[in-house]
Amino acid sequence: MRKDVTLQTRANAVDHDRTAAVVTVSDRGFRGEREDRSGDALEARLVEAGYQVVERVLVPDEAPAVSHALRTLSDERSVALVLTTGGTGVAPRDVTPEGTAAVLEKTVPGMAEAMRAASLAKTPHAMISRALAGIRRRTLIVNLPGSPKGAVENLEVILPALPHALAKIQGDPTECGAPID
Ligand SMILES: Nc1nc2c(c(=O)[nH]1)N[C@H]1C(S)=C(S)[C@@H](COP(=O)(O)OP(=O)(O)OC[C@H]3O[C@@H](n4cnc5c(N)ncnc54)[C@H](O)[C@@H]3O)O[C@H]1N2
Ligand SMILES: O=P(O)(O)OP(=O)(O)O
Repeated sequence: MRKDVTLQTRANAVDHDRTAAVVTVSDRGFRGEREDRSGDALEARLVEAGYQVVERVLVPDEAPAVSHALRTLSDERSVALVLTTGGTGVAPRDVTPEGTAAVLEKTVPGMAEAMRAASLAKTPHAMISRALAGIRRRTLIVNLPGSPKGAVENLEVILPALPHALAKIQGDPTECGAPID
């Protein structure tokens, strides 16, 4: 993985609706002072769930770096799902939501609300995650917390809704409420 915002393509032949990328936002990780266990855990869980992880990116806690990575993954790589991990809290350098908000065209507040609600049953610290979820072009972008455990716990909450959400974002015209014969 490159430790900058220049993205490296891992695969070209892809199933569009199931492509995913993981953006780790961490100063220590970027400086090489900590192994990216959160990115690794998210990639493993995504693969297990049937997603093709085509990009891994590591950026420092800087809003412009977060925005640049998200724009590139959406506009140039057309990745269907981008998960960020880290920098969602209230520490001075936690700016992932700001870097994300700058590139979102639509918000999907229900996803962030669902993650926080489920996480509150595990830890009161869940209420200080400022994570956002939203859409840029045909890409769903979701912020997850930084710890490996917190990141995967939050991903578990949204996994059941992802296939339908991604299909709709990609333009699936079928009616959600159509009767099944
Ligand atoms: N379902 C859960 N939700 C939340 C949890 C949780 O455990 N389960 N944790 C809550 C906490 S605590 C906070 S604070 C907020 C916001 O978290 P952040 O997004 O700001 O997380 P960071 O400060 O960036 O990281 C926290 C902590 O995690 C370790 N870390 C971070 N990045 C990595 C990495 N790439 N690899 C390994 N470990 C990493 C490190 O110890 C950091 O200090 O979220 C709540 N939600
Ligand atoms: O080095 P980071 O950015 O992962 O920060 P922290 O460990 O303080 O959350």
